[in-house]
Order: sequence, then C-alpha cells, then structure tokens
Amino acid sequence: MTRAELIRQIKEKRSFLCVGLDTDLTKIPQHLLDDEDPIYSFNKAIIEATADLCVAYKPNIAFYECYGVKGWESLQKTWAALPKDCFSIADAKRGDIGNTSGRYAKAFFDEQASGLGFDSITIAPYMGKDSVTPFLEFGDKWAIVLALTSNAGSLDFQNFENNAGLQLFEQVIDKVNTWGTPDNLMYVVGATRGEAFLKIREHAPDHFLLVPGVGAQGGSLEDVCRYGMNKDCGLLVNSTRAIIYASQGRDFAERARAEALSLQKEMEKELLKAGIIS
Ligand SMILES: O=C(O)c1cc(=O)[nH]c(=O)n1[C@@H]1O[C@H](COP(=O)(O)O)[C@@H](O)[C@H]1O
Repeated sequence: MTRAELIRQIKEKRSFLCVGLDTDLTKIPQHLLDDEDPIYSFNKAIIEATADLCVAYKPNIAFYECYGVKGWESLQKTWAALPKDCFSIADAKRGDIGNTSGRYAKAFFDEQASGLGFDSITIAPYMGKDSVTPFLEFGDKWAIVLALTSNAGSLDFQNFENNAGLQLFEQVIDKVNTWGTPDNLMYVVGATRGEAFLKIREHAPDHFLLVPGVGAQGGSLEDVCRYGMNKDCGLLVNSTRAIIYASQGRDFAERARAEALSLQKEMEKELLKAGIIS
C-alpha cells in the first residue's frame, strides 16, 4: 500500500486505528477451542467486527510461531482474511546481516514464495544499514523501524546520549532516514512516551509513526496526537489486548467492536481538531 492510499484510508474511515492480533489460546473464548483452527476463527471474527473502524491490522508473529506449523497456517489464513483496504503489519521485529534480512523480507512480503504478502514489517535496527535495506527493496512495501519503544526496558539503551547531546533514538532516526523515505519507512514510538514525540518530530517530521501502548499499557491518545500528529496525520495508533480481549465470552467480537469504536470516535475528534478531515 502506498502512502497516498494510507492517507486516503485514514480520511475516509476517520480513523488511524491499528488493531493488534496477538491471539493467545489461553485468552480467547473457551467455546472457540473446539474449532479446527481456533486462532483463525477468533481473528476472523475480530476482523469482521472492526474492519470499518480501523486502517491497519498488526499480527504479532510470536503469537503464531509459538505453535509451529499450525501457527504459521493460522497466520497465513489470517493474512489472507485481512481486508485489502487495510494496511497489514507483520510485527516480527526482524533484522540480520543483509543476506539473511533478504530472506526475512521474502518470508513476509513475497506471497508467491511464502503465502504471506504483508505491506510492512517491524525491524530492530541494531545491526545497521545492510540489515534494514533489504526490506526497502520490495516495491511498495514498508520497513517500520524501532526508535523509542513503549516498554520499561527501552530506557536501558534508547536514551543514551552522545557527545552532541543526541539520544540514541534520535541518532537512529537520523541515520535510518538516509536509507529510505517517508514513502517506505515508518518508526515505532511508544504511546507511553508522551512529550518525546516533540523530539521525534524534530527528526522525522513527515514519517508515519506506528504507536503501540494505548489501552493495556496506559499511553494517552490525546498526548500522542498533541505532540505527534503531522499534516497527514502521520500516526497509526495500535491497541491490542484492550480491544481483542474486551470480553472472553460469546460477545467477544461485539465488545471488541465497542472498544474499537470508542477509539475511532476519539481519533475522529483529533482529526477534526487538526483540520485533516471536516
Ligand atoms: O512494535 C510493536 O508493535 C511494539 C513496540 C513497542 O514499543 N511496544 C509494543 O507494545 N509493541 C507491540 O504492540 C503490541 C501492544 O499490545 P497491547 O499492549 O496489548 O496493546 C504488542 O504486540 C507489542 O509487541
């Protein structure tokens, strides 16, 4: 999906919501466990209940690969069930020497080879240029590079300052900016980082940011928008557990929809406030 198509979706749906699909057999409703593929049944119901309210879906690959071959099958079926107007994110956090990154790109982008044709993949940039650029050589596919993450451990490394007073996440963005463009690169910035979005926008004014951490991790959507929104919106805000596990009963899809709708309504207000939609 191109940047222009993504922006059009945001305006049409009045939403920049990304629904996470971190589907855990111990958390999904019990009655689905008798299905042939409970993970797929759950995801399909969540997708059908939320497709008009969100612009992206993000399956976290760990929740599939932990079940081996069956998990990969559930992932493939889930990817195939994603609405074509939604941006798809393989949250795989890959990155290795160039030769190996090329294979990871094939695994998640090349539908002919793997059965998976995600629009984008999350990347850990620690190994540098040759570990990231193979993901940027696949037509209109995107690399979403970790910059400032939402977890407590993010401050173990990501805020180290160099002699010029730049924190590591700022240096990462400056460097990675030279490998791609706002048409094929996004950055991950945790919603729990509030005012840090001001700094992020000094280094990446035009890029889209994937923002996990609202909902279960307590990040503020209002702060994310206040400090992080740009003229095209420039945000994909993810919520996973707060949506998909809103209920563990038979009404799970209905309750997931209600949670997604409440976020979409808040997002619509922010888009109106910023003059991005009218
Ligand atoms: O790259 C990510 O998606 C990610 C980066 C980050 O900084 N923090 C973070 O929580 N995530 C992912 O975003 C999702 C957050 O899920 P919830 O906390 O349930 O909304 C999980 O799949 C995490 O792996």
